[in-house]
Amino acid sequence: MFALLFQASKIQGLSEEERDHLLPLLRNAQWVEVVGRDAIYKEFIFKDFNQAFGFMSRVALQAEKMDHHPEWFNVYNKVQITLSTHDCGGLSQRDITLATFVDQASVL
Ligand SMILES: C[C@H](O)[C@H](O)[C@H]1CNC2=NC(N)=NC(=O)C2=N1
Repeated sequence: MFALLFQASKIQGLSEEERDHLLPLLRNAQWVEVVGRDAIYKEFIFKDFNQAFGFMSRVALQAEKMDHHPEWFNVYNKVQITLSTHDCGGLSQRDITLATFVDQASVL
């Protein structure tokens, strides 16, 4: 029973076909692939801390909704974000969805 529930909730990593399609789109949007790890990374620079933290607040609310959380680092106006899915040990569709949201939230 528990094994069944676990199986059902397991997140699938991206297939080769999905990667071939999605990674070029992400690169165009200035996301880079992390070396030595199946993850994507992007740095955002804002006018000041207030703008950076507003952005982080929007992302945080979305992350909670999605139950999918960024790894991030902030100093003043800079926010560095790494996305990966711990539950599958690499990139999944959730990272793509969150990356798209993050890009939109960064230009509000
Ligand atoms: C228990 C909880 O639902 C999981 O640990 C969620 C939470 N947020 C997560 N965030 C990310 N980035 N990857 C995950 O696999 C993940 N799993």
